[in-house]
Formats: sequence, C-alpha cells, structure tokens
Amino acid sequence: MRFLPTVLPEVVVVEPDVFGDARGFFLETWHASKFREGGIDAEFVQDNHSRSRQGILRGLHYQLERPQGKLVRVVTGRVFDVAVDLRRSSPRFGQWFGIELSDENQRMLWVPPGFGHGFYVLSEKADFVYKCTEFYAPELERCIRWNDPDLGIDWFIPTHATPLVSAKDAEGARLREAEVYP
Ligand SMILES: Cc1cn([C@H]2C[C@H](O)[C@@H](COP(=O)(O)OP(=O)(O)O[C@H]3O[C@H](C)C(=O)[C@H](O)[C@H]3O)O2)c(=O)[nH]c1=O
Repeated sequence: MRFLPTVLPEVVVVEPDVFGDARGFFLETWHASKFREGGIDAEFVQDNHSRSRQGILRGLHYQLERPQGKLVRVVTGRVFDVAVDLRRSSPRFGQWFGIELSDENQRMLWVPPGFGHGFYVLSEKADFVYKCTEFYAPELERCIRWNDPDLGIDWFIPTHATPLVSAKDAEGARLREAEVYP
C-alpha cells in the first residue's frame, strides 16, 4: 500500500497492493491503521456507488458545515477524478489536482473535507464507489461549475465533446461567487 503526495498536500493518491493469482485478484480497499500511517486518519459513515455512461461529468460537489472527506475509487471502467481546494484561507485556494482512476490501475484518491470533488467518465461505463466521513446533507450541498475558467480544469474531454451533466451541475456557481470554506 503506497500513499503518494500530490500538488495539494492534503490530497493523497493511494496505490493498494494487488494480489493476483490464477483465480483473479485481491486488494484491501480500506485499513484504518495502514491508512493512518499513510496520513489518512478518517472514520467513514456512508458508502456510495454511482454508475455513469461515457461522457458523463459529475461535480464539482461539496457540502458546507458538514464537509465530507471521500475515499474514492473505480471498480469498473476509467474516470478522470478531480479535487479542488475550496478553503479561502488556503494558499492553494482554487487549485486542483486530477488523476485517472480505473479498474486497471486500482488507484484510490483521498479527497479531504474542504475540497470539491468531481469526475469525468472516460470509459464506456464507470462504476464509482466511495466512502464518506459525513452523512449526505442535500440542504448543505453546493456545486461549482466544472468548466469555471478561474479553475481551468483539464478533464481530458475529447475535442468537440461536451460532457453530459445533471441540471443541478449545469447551474453550478462560479468559484468567485460561491459560498465555500473559511
Ligand atoms: C450524493 C448522494 C445522492 N443521493 C441521491 C440524491 C439524488 O436523488 C440521487 C443523485 O444525486 P446526485 O445527482 O447529487 O449524485 P451525484 O451527481 O453523483 O453526486 C455526487 O457526485 C460527486 C462526484 C460527489 O463527489 C458527491 O459525493 C456527490 O455529490 O442520489 C443520496 O441519496 N445520497 C447521497 O449521498
């Protein structure tokens, strides 16, 4: 199990040990003490699973007052996964980190509380699963527009393709107008 730093010190890439054999493979998807040693000290209260078609973009989402830390991974397919620092007090406010998560690389991403999160589906289909440190609170959920020019996120969207987003995400706020974290 390797814990890799990113340009956002609080956001961590996790590369699990994958034990392959003639039957298939085995890997640990969560281990409190190994993750704590790797700098991720979290307690999860909710586990989610979403399935999306190619070209779907979900995000950028975050929850005020009760921000969720998320340990995210892909069990089927490939996505480009993005975390954005939404803490006004952070020297990296508005900076983002993105990485391909797939059932090939088996990578996970730790998106801490205080960060917005979203992903773009690169494969025909993607099953996306993630653990959250706080319960879902729709009344506290906010959305930053995926294509906010102030963020300049490169989602690896093919040229001339337009992502398919929910009505809620299509009306996401610009970062400069959004209510974010102190
Ligand atoms: C997130 C969530 C949603 N729902 C219900 C609410 C809606 O009826 C339906 C779809 O919700 P939504 O369109 O908000 O789902 P996503 O667009 O996948 O939202 C997620 O996408 C980005 C990538 C995230 O990081 C967040 O975890 C989360 O906001 O599931 C629940 O019942 N519980 C939940 O925890």
